[in-house]
Amino acid sequence: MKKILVLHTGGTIAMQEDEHGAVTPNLVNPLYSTIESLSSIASVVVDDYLNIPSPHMTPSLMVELAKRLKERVQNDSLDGIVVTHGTDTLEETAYLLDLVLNIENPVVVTGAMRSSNELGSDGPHNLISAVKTAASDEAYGKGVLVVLNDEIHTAKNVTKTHSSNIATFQSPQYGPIGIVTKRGVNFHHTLSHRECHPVDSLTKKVSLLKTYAGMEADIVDAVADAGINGLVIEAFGQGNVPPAIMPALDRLIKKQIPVVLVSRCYSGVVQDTYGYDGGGRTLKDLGVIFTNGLNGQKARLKLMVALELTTDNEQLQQIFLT
Ligand SMILES: NC(=O)C[C@H](N)C(=O)O
Repeated sequence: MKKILVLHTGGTIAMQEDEHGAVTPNLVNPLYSTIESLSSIASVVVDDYLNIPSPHMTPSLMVELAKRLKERVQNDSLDGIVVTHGTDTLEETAYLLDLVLNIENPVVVTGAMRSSNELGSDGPHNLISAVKTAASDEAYGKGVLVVLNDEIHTAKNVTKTHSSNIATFQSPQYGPIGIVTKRGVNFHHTLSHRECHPVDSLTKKVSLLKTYAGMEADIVDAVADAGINGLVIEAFGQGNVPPAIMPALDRLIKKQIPVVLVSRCYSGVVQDTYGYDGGGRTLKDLGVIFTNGLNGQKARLKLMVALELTTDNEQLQQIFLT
């Protein structure tokens, strides 16, 4: 039987609703009864590591979590890991773990949209599905996976798409790479490329700004004055920005502060298609770094990781090609 670590970090999956309808953290993790029912699937060990709402999660905590998981895999001869997490920043933690953890064992992140005592609570079912996935041979070497609502997604492509629906986690453009059924786990896709940068701290400050019609330069200047080491811009469409912010972006790049471009669209990649002022081609000419389908919050984490390795714009561009 496989040995699986279930490590809790908090989130709605560990919360309950009070008599006034407020959902708050519990002192005792409500998943304990579910853990007992897992004995037919795996030999489960539990680590009550954190109990925080996921809006309280930070990149530093994510890196510490990665270290903890690595230690536990090395010392406890684990076959796989399940991390329970709040859904608001789940995709960020899953992606950061995917970027920095150089282990082949399955790591599966799960959570819930309804707290433990709400009707139709999805936490126990998601936990069972996550443990089934972490205990499956096929999950080896697939990087960090996100399992909720009977679907298996890659950390790289998954995103939270609905504020309350239990089918919130989707991989726009790509879909899930597998499903969890009553009988087991079926994978139907694999990622064509996995990348790993095993940094053990994140020391750089990277901000994320979303473009909007009529955006002015002062917001970019204000962020630049806040002592950032890098900036991610969520651009329009294929990667275009309002012309008013071009001089501000140029100033950042001239100061060796990298600017990374993602699209504010739900699907698709950014490209140097448009040659008008603020268009992708003019951004490329400035030295802006283009991404390949990452969303803003993940590109920000990737830039934080990449800046631990290099500040050279060409090398950063290479890192963002994948
Ligand atoms: N469904 C959830 O887990 C949302 C919650 N606010 C959290 O991320 O901690």
